[in-house]
Amino acid sequence: MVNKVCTLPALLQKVAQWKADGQKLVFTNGVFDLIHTGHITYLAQAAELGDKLIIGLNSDASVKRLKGESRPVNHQDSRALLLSAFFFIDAIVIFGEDTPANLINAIMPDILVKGGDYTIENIVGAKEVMANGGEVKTINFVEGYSSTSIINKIRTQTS
Ligand SMILES: Nc1ncnc2c1ncn2[C@@H]1O[C@H](COP(=O)(O)OP(=O)(O)OP(=O)(O)O)[C@@H](O)[C@H]1O
Ligand SMILES: O=P(O)(O)O[C@@H]1O[C@H]([C@H](O)CO)[C@@H](O)[C@H](O)[C@@H]1O
Repeated sequence: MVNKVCTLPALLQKVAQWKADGQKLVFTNGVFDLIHTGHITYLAQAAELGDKLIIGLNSDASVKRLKGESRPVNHQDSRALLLSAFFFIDAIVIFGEDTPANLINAIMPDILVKGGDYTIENIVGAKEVMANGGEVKTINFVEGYSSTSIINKIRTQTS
């Protein structure tokens, strides 16, 4: 299987080549702890918006700061491997900050995407991408699906 999980320098080399080839780059980011229907539905739609789909994946340390010490359930390498198995994802890069602001500025995608649980106003990097002539989109939220709800359902059913 092609190794889609890149260091930032390696990803930026791919990005430069893709841009030189006129490819439309779509970027999204997240924790993707327990992959579910909502993730796949939105990621597949995000991929349709351009030629290459790049995922910024929160490191384990970043997730712990964002979602608490008990998270993530799946460590970063496992989360990255699962995402790389989807044909419509072209590259994954792990970032350790609280937000992907620096990553987005380095990649500067044509399209920045998040799920419908976000509004354009609260998407990190939206202003910068739009100032660069890019687009920012949200994709319909699939109700009833979240990693947290899966964890809670397991806890309830096994307690
Ligand atoms: N049900 C859903 N439908 C569409 N997009 C979703 C859904 N759940 C999450 N997303 C999107 O997936 C990306 C990753 O989100 P995240 O990993 O936080 O998912 P989550 O299920 O909400 O996790 P958690 O419950 O741990 O917060 C984000 O861009 C988010 O907008
Ligand atoms: O999986 P999540 O919680 O949707 O991902 C977070 O998204 C934040 C978002 O980009 C804010 O607009 C980001 O700041 C955070 O680091 C997580 O990736």
